[in-house]
Amino acid sequence: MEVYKFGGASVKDAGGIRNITNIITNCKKEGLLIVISAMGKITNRLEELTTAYLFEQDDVQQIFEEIKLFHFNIIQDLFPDSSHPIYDEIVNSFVEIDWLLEEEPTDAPDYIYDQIVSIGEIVSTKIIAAFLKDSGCPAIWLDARNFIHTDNSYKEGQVNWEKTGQDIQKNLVPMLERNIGVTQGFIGSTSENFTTTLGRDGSDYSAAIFCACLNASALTIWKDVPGVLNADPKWFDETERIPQLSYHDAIELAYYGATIIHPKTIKPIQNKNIPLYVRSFIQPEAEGTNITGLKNHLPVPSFIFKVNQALISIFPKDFSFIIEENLSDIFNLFHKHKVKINTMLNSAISFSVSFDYDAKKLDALIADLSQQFKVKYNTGLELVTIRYYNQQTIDRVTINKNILLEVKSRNTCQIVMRDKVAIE
Ligand SMILES: Nc1ncnc2c1ncn2[C@@H]1O[C@H](COP(=O)(O)OP(=O)(O)O)[C@@H](O)[C@H]1O
Ligand SMILES: N[C@@H](CC(=O)OP(=O)(O)O)C(=O)O
Repeated sequence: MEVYKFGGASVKDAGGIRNITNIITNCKKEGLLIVISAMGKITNRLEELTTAYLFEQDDVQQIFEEIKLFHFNIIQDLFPDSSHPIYDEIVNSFVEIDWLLEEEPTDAPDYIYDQIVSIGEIVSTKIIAAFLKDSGCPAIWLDARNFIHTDNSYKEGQVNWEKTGQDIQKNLVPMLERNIGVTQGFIGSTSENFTTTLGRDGSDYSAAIFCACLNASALTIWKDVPGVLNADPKWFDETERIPQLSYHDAIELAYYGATIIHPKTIKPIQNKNIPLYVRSFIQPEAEGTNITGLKNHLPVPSFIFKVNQALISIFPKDFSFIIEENLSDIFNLFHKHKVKINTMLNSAISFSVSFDYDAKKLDALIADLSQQFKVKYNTGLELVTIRYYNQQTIDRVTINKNILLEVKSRNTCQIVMRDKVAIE
């Protein structure tokens, strides 16, 4: 049993779907489960639609029509016969959104979000399963919500591993014996059968859940890059592919923000010692990266950039020390406002934290912190994390930058900085 995961970038248009069909039909494995995300950037568009509906904006129908048109253009390209049953199937999937939009937005926003946004994965998998079948592949469409069970935390469903494992073993394993299963990433369902999502970019995590519960022999994540590189090629000109990576380094890179793999992906597969292969859907025959229980550490320094960072520094109002009690109050407020800390550093009378900038969260957090502490903040910053750093690598990334915060552990260095010109 093996699991493949294809993300939005691999199925952004009809050409992409033809390409992944070639990859799948060339491997022709029975006992293969394929986990697929929404096409291209459709999740972002469905988020826009949700916001427009919740705030009763005028452009609700226009956004919805554009989303439908995007999918129907792809269907027309893949299935020239307009009487193909896929046309009705997709119309029916979108009707679920139609019904919702007809009502006043009185339900909880996170619940509404999940019911709308999940349709991206439903339609992409229906289209791809139908195309695979027409291409002679023994594909069956499977509803991930019958297997991935979560609690009621909409937008951030927490997996019920016991129930998920039981259903996958009992119901999914037999289905994969003679078929190639096509299912959705990113979505699950509550015990009352309402759809949940697992958090943005959560399809890699879905693939890892399926893999662990199937006791699969491998997970392959197909990307638009040749494998895991030592930096995101969008930010760095010279990158190197890392042929072998340990679970430990992979989870550290993902945790610090390397968007190539969702951070929650590694634990389930590491726990079952399942290898994770990251390969290119553009050059499917190329080697990629193998992530395993290897003991060696990364052969080259790796860089992770995050832009749009906020940095806040928190001081007790009476010049007293930052002690455990203050820290616990501070952490509780970060937790309350759902602000995820990227870096932190404390001194005798200050505690500094960087995190992804979100205007609303920042204002609310500062308002709460200011009741007990003096707070200073900066926005528009960059955070670079270097795993296996040395002075040369630090110098390389800090040219023409002002450093606001630098935190070093034995293997990892994090620097919060901004362009020198920005303050002159
Ligand atoms: N260390 C890294 N190695 C390779 N790619 C990286 C790395 N860090 C970030 N990326 C980015 O991850 C992208 C692939 O992830 P993403 O677009 O989320 O794929 P998907 O559509 O499959 O979810 C690449 O295009 C690349 O810009
Ligand atoms: N479609 C979801 C889930 C996901 O993981 O997508 P992708 O594999 O394209 O990153 C999202 O964009 O958040």
